[in-house]
Amino acid sequence: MPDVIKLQPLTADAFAPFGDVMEAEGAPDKIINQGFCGRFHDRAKLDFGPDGRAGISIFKAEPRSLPYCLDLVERHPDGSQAFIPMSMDDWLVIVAADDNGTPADFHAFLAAPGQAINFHRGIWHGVLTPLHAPGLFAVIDRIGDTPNLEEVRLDPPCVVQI
Ligand SMILES: NC(=O)N[C@@H](O)C(=O)O
Ligand code: NI
Repeated sequence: MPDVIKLQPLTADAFAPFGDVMEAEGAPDKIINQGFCGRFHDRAKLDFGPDGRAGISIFKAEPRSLPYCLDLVERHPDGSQAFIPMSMDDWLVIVAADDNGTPADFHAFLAAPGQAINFHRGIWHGVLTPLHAPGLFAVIDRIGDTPNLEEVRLDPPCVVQI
């Protein structure tokens, strides 16, 4: 019987052990552009290591559906990775703690429209998982000479559901 991971709402507090949640909620940190813009300033801990550099990529990912079969998790040992949706749709964020190099204690979050995340370095996570087309995201992560990718296949897979 596969393990079931129950979806929970994405909040900064719940996600704090794994990374940052970025969203335009509450009062902005700064009002700029002659008062026409609120700046929610410096909301993520970016980390590209001593030998890497920041890169911005655009991901166009196939939408998935619930219940979601999670059969692969990965992590980036050399840097952080931010997912910033380019559409106002909800989407899935899946993370796990590390137990001596093995992902354990999975958490699945339903990101609300407008919520973005930044995985901290080395955090086990599911790959980018939109729930609606077109699945367009800006991704800010480390560009460097190392593979910066560890993958683990889950056998049996887990099931993410409401
Ligand atoms: N591999 C890649 O560029 N993307 C993954 O890291 C991911 O988390 O989706
Ligand atoms: Ni990743």
